[in-house]
Amino acid sequence: MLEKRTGLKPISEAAKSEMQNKLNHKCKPIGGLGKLEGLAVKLAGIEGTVDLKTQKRMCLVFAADHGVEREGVSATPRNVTALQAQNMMAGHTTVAAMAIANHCAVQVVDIGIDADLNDPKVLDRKIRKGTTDILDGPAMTREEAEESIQIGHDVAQQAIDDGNQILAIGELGIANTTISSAIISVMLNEPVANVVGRGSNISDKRMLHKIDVIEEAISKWQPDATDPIDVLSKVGGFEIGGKVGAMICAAENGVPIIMDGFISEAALTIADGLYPGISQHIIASHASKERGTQLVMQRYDLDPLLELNMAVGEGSGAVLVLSLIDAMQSVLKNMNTLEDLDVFFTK
Ligand SMILES: O=C(O)c1ccc[n+]([C@@H]2O[C@H](COP(=O)([O-])O)[C@@H](O)[C@H]2O)c1
Ligand SMILES: Cc1cc2nc[nH]c2cc1C
Repeated sequence: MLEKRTGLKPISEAAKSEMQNKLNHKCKPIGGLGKLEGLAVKLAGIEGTVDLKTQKRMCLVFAADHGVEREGVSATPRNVTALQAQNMMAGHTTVAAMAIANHCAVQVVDIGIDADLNDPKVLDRKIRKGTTDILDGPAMTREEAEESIQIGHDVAQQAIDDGNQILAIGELGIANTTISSAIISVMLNEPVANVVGRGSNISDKRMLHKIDVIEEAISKWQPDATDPIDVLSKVGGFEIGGKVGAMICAAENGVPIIMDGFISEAALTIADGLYPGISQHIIASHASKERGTQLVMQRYDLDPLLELNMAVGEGSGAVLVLSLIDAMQSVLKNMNTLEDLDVFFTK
């Protein structure tokens, strides 16, 4: 299915320079809005216009469980994935609350939760009830890995067809920082200990165990970093495949997609393996507290907008960036130009 894709929409260098030029003429010091200028320029390049379309937005939250949770790698019980999926659609989780503040719709996609939710608000695209424990076998089959990407692609395409102009991606999945660390370690060829963090707040002892579990799984299944689907299937998760598909779909459509924390970083390594350069189409929202974040950002030349020491996931960091985008839309619409006020610089 991946071979049939048409390719990513090219980034418009003309729209990027036009946006930078527009910002340079606003009545403020040149470059005075710092990274916010880079944000507006990037959005223009992705959308191919300086008339940014950002009003209708949706956060897609891919939710799934992980067999490796049974190895005691998380501080949190497995049932929190299902619990929070429903709680989220009722409007009460971190991302749900922050999305309200940022005028953003939220859609939870059950791509592999280990429960029968029967909740009409949760989109049911379940592949199966959680992946295989990576100490017992590969997390999923190659076909399931491809299916997870296809589901993410389909859901994002539907959101775009429904008129959403900007997407944010989040996730729910107890133990998915273990899985994300495994993917990042393999894709970046970094020692496991350099990327593993405390996830949902584990002790030193559990963190050492988490590293051992990941190292054992990698040594057992030998995921091939030159074949991203192989890595996703052997040490991945359904929600990570969903994020990969959503990233690819957004980039094909010229729709900006805002990534969230560590789990999005793992998805990015897979998406970039499939489509080198895809990070140019993706907005990095915040620097997750997880250890490997800096390594991923450096590798893909990304500079997260926010540094808030957050470790919630769900898309919470991604939706916060919408407020920065709204601020830049207001700058573009309401600010005077230097010419309006006859201000001329002499450097
Ligand atoms: O997004 C992040 O950077 C992030 C960092 C730590 C934890 N999380 C969230 O917490 C859960 C995973 O933590 P853990 O310890 O169970 O691997 C999962 O539901 C994530 O959404 C998310
Ligand atoms: C309570 C809780 C909420 C979450 N949301 C996403 N991951 C989570 C992990 C925990 C522990």
